[in-house]
Amino acid sequence: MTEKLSEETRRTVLKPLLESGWKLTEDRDAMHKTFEFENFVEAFGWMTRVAIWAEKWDHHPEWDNVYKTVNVTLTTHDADGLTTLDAKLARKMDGLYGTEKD
Ligand SMILES: C[C@H](O)[C@H](O)[C@H]1CNC2=NC(N)=NC(=O)C2=N1
Repeated sequence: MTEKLSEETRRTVLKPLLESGWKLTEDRDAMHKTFEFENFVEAFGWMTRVAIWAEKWDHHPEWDNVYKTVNVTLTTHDADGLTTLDAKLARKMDGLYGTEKD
């Protein structure tokens, strides 16, 4: 099982993510971000691409979609908090979001 991030690691691993718009959730050890798209098809297309990686890594987001907005929360249920898997999935989400804006 993946270990919860230590205080030291979370400073280095989470820093770039917090700078790219991820925020720590207040009531639990998780992080969240809202992604805005041009329209529903762009939003759902991105979710589909993310879903393929999530399944491959057996690490799944908590998310909801309303029209062109996707709200995402990442945490590792098995570890009851943030792990490197959450950082990895967050980076993948940011990457796929970036390339679709081109
Ligand atoms: C049994 C299965 O491996 C686990 O439930 C996996 C699946 N996906 C998961 N996703 C997330 N975000 N956290 C988990 O702890 C987790 N565990």
